[in-house]
Amino acid sequence: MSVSKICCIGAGYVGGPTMAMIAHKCPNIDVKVVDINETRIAQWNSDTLPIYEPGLDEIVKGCRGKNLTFTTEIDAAIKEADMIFISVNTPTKTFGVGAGRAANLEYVEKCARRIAEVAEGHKIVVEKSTLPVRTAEAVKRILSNASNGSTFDVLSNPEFLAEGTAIEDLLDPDRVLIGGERKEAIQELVDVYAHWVPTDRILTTNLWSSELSKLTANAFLAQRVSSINAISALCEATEADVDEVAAAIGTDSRIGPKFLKASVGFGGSCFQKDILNLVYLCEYFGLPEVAQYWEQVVRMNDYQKERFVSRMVRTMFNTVSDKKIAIWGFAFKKDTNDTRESAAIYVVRDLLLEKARVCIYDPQVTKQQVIQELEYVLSEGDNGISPAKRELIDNHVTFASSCEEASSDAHAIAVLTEWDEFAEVDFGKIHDSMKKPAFVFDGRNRLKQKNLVDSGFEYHGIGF
Ligand SMILES: NC(=O)C1=CN([C@@H]2O[C@H](COP(=O)(O)OP(=O)(O)OC[C@H]3O[C@@H](n4cnc5c(N)ncnc54)[C@H](O)[C@@H]3O)[C@@H](O)[C@H]2O)C=CC1
Ligand SMILES: O=C(O)[C@H]1O[C@H](OP(=O)(O)OP(=O)(O)OC[C@H]2O[C@@H](n3ccc(=O)[nH]c3=O)[C@H](O)[C@@H]2O)[C@H](O)[C@@H](O)[C@@H]1O
Repeated sequence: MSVSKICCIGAGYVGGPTMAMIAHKCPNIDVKVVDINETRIAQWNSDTLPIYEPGLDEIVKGCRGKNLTFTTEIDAAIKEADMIFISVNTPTKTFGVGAGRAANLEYVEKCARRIAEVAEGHKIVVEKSTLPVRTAEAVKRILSNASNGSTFDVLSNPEFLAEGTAIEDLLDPDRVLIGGERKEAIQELVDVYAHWVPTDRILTTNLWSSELSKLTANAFLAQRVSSINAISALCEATEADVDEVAAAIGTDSRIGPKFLKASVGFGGSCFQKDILNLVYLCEYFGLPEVAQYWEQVVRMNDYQKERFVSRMVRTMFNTVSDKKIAIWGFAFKKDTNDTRESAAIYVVRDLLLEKARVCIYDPQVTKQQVIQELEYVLSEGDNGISPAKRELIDNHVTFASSCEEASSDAHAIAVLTEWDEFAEVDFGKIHDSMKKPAFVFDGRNRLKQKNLVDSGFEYHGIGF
């Protein structure tokens, strides 16, 4: 039997692009992406998709209405599918046992219960969400109580795409990982990917290795960023240059050149949450030394963000109060509109607490999204946001529609996302429009220091 109908529960940053790619590469498979969020489904069915991702529009618009459907009719899609992906969010728990560390598995469990309730016949259930190792055990137990006597295989197929390059990553993945128990079920999923991925890049393992490999991959990637960021602090104290150090060590083929870009700190919805989840798991399994080892990666990242703001304040004569600061970029990396856990949130928060006035420009992030992030980060638990903090958002945050507009009359520019367009502006003109001395704090080391210094700026990058 080969798969002819797929249902994916969760139309987010992973469910949307991955299912669009399967529909694009497998014209004989009917793919339905379902979600409880009506607005999100309406956006997937509109001209403006809910996610900005280079190349995504073409693929979605090419398959939509043919073999790719976005719908809120969850039960019907579960019933007719041979294979059901669970691709819902697994955020860090904010309450109860494991708060601040453990993954909140509420949404995954609800999906498993829904499948158990409405499925008929045999289904292959695929964990696409990032999950703690041994989650499949719980999923299998829930499914074993199915209302209609249905039977199930459970597979783990974690996703490794990065935002901003999702389509490239899906088209040409380093590997596809499939964990499972029954060979025939694993093969069904291998056959789907084999439509476009060379079979030697489709790895199969047991369920638990697959679940744990995803958390481990993210932990290793984040660890590289924290490692180079730790060295960036030492570079600033010693006149070494972190980009030179990264290039020098990256030529060692055992280390490799990728993921060694020092920055204001890593962001995104997953690195921090997945490492904290790993830390929680290690503690749960009685391995406190291992937990502490990984926790340090997140601590170093927090330190990097704090250090960036302290350096700004110190350099600007120990006060930024009432000074206008242009914020270039709010997304957690370029080529995405995603702001989840973006370093910019914390940098802007700390600048606001120093009473600076910030003017934000990001080519893809909406004003409403920035305000939501700031309200959340400035809130005090269940008490919400205090009048003093509300005043900071209302009176100290403005928005611009270009780098030039954000920087006009500003004391400093803080570059927080590496958008390509930031390197292409007329720095001479921008310098002329700013207060002097005009500072640039480049949290991404993407602007050319020499050009900026030639234009009259006082330039401060990361790690030199
Ligand atoms: N964002 C990324 O680049 C990557 C994320 N992941 C993992 O993939 C998973 C999904 O992440 P994102 O797509 O970013 O999340 P997301 O928050 O963008 O999307 C999740 C969607 O699931 C929906 N949902 C939640 N409960 C539901 C239910 N019971 N029934 C139907 N729909 C439901 C939500 O409404 C939401 O639209 C997470 O576990 C994440 O760790 C893995 C690789 C990359
Ligand atoms: O599980 C996930 O969600 C995904 O997490 C990351 O992807 P993503 O967070 O989208 O983007 P990355 O390119 O990994 O960047 C993460 C953060 O690290 C920062 N970073 C990255 C690389 C680097 O050298 N320096 C650096 O500061 C980026 O600016 C960004 O803020 C992983 O790269 C994906 O493989 C994984 O699937």
